[in-house]
Amino acid sequence: MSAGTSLAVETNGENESMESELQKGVKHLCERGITKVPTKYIWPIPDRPNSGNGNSSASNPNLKLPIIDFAKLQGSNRSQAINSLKNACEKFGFFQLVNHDIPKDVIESIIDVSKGFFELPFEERSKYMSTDMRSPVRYGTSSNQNKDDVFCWRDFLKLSCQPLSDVLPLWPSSPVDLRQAVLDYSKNTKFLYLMLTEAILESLGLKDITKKENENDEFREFKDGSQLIVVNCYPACPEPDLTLGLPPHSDYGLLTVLLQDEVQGLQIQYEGRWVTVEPLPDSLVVNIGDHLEIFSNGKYRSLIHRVLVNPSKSRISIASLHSLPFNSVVQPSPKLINEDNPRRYMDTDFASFLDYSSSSESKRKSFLESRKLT
Ligand SMILES: O=C(O)CCC(=O)C(=O)O
Ligand SMILES: [Fe+2]
Repeated sequence: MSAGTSLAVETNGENESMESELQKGVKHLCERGITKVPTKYIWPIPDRPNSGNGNSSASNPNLKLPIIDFAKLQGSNRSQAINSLKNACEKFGFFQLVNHDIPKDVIESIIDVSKGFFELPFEERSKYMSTDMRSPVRYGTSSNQNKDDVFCWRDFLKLSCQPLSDVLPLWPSSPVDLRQAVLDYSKNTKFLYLMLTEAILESLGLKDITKKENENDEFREFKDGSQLIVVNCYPACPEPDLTLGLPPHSDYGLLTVLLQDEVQGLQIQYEGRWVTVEPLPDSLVVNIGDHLEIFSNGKYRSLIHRVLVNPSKSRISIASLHSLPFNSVVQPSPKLINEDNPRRYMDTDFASFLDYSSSSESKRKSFLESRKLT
């Protein structure tokens, strides 16, 4: 198998260093017509998609994610639906959500503007490039292009959603309907998130904290938290067996609502095997993030997942990430701790996440693992 291109690429007759070309992202490289995966994207053999090594090897084609019917959660048989939700969160921390009620045109528009954004000339896209993790608008490539030893085969556009009046004028102005489409989609996913969070709290036996009359800080923080829309673009890859769209990770926040197009790529790690999350028409994928695993004192799982890339098809996904407010302390709910179920995680916050992400320990252990007591 071939192992990457030479160290330079032709640019208008001149040689530009490969390193600066790579910083411009995968879409740019593909537009330059590369036919091999550059060395920087080649993952060590044990981490590659079809590696036969250890626990992250064979895929399990027969396993399917649970399906949660959002309409049933709102209907007369809510308690049964809550029970299915509880099983899904305990066993997988991932489920497909059907009958979610987001209008078709809202979904179609967000997919269209996302594709449209990545079709723009690089000069236009690059106006939004930033490597500042706190910037409210961030176009970039890989996971953390300043620091990644090996790059992943994805470009992204990250749009913070609050405060809306401040951030909206900063969102890209082209394609022309991008702002409206993201606004509509973010409002719809925020509503879904709130409904799902109430249901999840109920499924944890914490219905009381969601009632208006007893509203306390615990639930207010769930409602007032941050929302980040992440548009992921995974261009078709000439050598998909050598690289990854996203390496194994868990999501940092409370809950992620993910819209994937019809191209498969997402896999979850379940009982030591990789399981593909099949794109299901008109559905959304929902997963528990690290905050919720910690809040539930480990009852609900923030599962490791990764993304594979495709030899002939480009893939788009849009993640709506919901987290506690930036300055909040994340901790197990006191109501879920007792003698039989002692506290399993230390307190944490966003600043410790950022510190951890840039530490050398983060290469050996996930952030969530680093927060576990014992
Ligand atoms: O593209 C996907 O299917 C998943 C994306 C993802 O895991 C993320 O944005 O955290
Ligand atoms: Fe993720």
